[in-house]
Amino acid sequence: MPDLHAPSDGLILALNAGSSSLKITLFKRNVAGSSDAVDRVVEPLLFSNITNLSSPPASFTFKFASHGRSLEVKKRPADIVYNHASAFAYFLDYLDQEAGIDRSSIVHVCHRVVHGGDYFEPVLIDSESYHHIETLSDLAPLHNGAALSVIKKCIDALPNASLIAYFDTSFHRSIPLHIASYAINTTVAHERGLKKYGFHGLSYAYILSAVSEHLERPASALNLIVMHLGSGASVCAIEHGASLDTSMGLTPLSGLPGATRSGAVDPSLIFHYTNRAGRITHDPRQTTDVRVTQAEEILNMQSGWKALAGTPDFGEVVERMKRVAAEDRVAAGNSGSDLRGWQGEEKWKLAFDLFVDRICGFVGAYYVRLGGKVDALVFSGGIGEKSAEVRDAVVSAATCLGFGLDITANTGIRGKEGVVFDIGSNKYERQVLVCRTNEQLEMAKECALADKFWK
Ligand SMILES: Nc1ncnc2c1ncn2[C@@H]1O[C@H](COP(=O)(O)OP(=O)(O)O)[C@@H](O)[C@H]1O
Ligand SMILES: CC(=O)OP(=O)(O)O
Ligand SMILES: [Mg+2]
Repeated sequence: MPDLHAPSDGLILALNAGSSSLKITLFKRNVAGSSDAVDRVVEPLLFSNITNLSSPPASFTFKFASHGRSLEVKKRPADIVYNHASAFAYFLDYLDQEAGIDRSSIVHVCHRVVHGGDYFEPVLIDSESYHHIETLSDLAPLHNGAALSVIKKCIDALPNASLIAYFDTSFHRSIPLHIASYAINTTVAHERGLKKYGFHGLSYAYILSAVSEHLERPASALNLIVMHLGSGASVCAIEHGASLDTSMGLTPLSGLPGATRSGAVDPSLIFHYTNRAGRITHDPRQTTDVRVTQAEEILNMQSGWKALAGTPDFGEVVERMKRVAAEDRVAAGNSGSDLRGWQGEEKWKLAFDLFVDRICGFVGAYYVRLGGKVDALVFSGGIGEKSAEVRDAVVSAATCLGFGLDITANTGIRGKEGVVFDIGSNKYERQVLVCRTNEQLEMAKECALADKFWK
């Protein structure tokens, strides 16, 4: 059991309800003044990840952070974990029964809430803010309802803790009006809040500070193109340390495709796809009432890799594509191991090439947006952090912009400890980095530093 008796103001539980996962970290807040480094204001005690929520059976992992503790549990709780609420209930049971941790020592619970609308600051969850998040659920059908279902469980299971919502949208409040606006009737747009909000903001905030520390330059001096490539994927142009543009929009559907999301399509496509586009349906995975149209369900839940390749798991897309390529090479009498010569027009390759194409479109556009002044191209998110193949393909396409890979560094980061890694070739002028993002840590740091939550 971790040292819960070390000097601390209390424990912070950070919960990240992503579209395919629930990521959980329990932190200890170090006593004020015990350290002047912002990074040490909190210290992780344990991690738990429940993944594959969009493609059951789910996987559960649990491990203590301390090096002295070797406990790492992996399970496939097939029947009892099928959405975010049941995933959280499973975690709590595990915490009580197997890990022997007293839940009453948790004083704050930080919830990642993807859509915050016009809420930019973290808020304590009360009936007003709960209702605000609920009204935005239709604009983030894979996320807000899932976060609310976890919040509901917390209200019952951790009655003495205060619950705080942290919004993905906050980071993007700096996007200028002409970039955030759609070319539609401005009165309707204003009345209904129809504009680009942008998402993955907690991740971008974390990456910005991690890269700033790595490059030893203030965040406000940095221009970056950051790719958060996970079950949901987006790109962000950061200018002087602030979001200038991002690929997601009013909802997390726009921009890049994802595990079950189409990404940007011609808006008229949906009326040619189905003549029931406007009919209301319900998101079957939610325990709260999220109302979406059939069009939204098709584009959010039945598209992306799942539609193109039959699996929402991009790791499987890459593996299957490489296997087909290897078989093709053998058939052609070529046993070379150069992965750049992929053959075979299989569905895996289509999904991979399509993703790389869309990413490159944003990299090119944001390079121009930033006037060519780009300090680094940064990969993150489950795919960005783990797929050397995606990084290789994107950076190869961006050679004309002055980016190049160190092939050994690109494949060598797997299993290495650390947060930010240089994978760029020194033959090219610009930096290419991988950053292991950490939305839970971003929330916990913010929480620990906000005096108003500790009075
Ligand atoms: N080695 C890998 N190569 C490519 N993709 C991977 C690899 N490992 C995991 N992934 C993908 O990462 C995605 C999950 O990313 P993550 O950012 O953790 O998701 P979430 O959006 O739920 O937070 C999944 O689609 C998974 O398939
Ligand atoms: C906003 C979003 O798509 O988040 P995630 O990638 O965690 O699903
Ligand atoms: Mg995520």
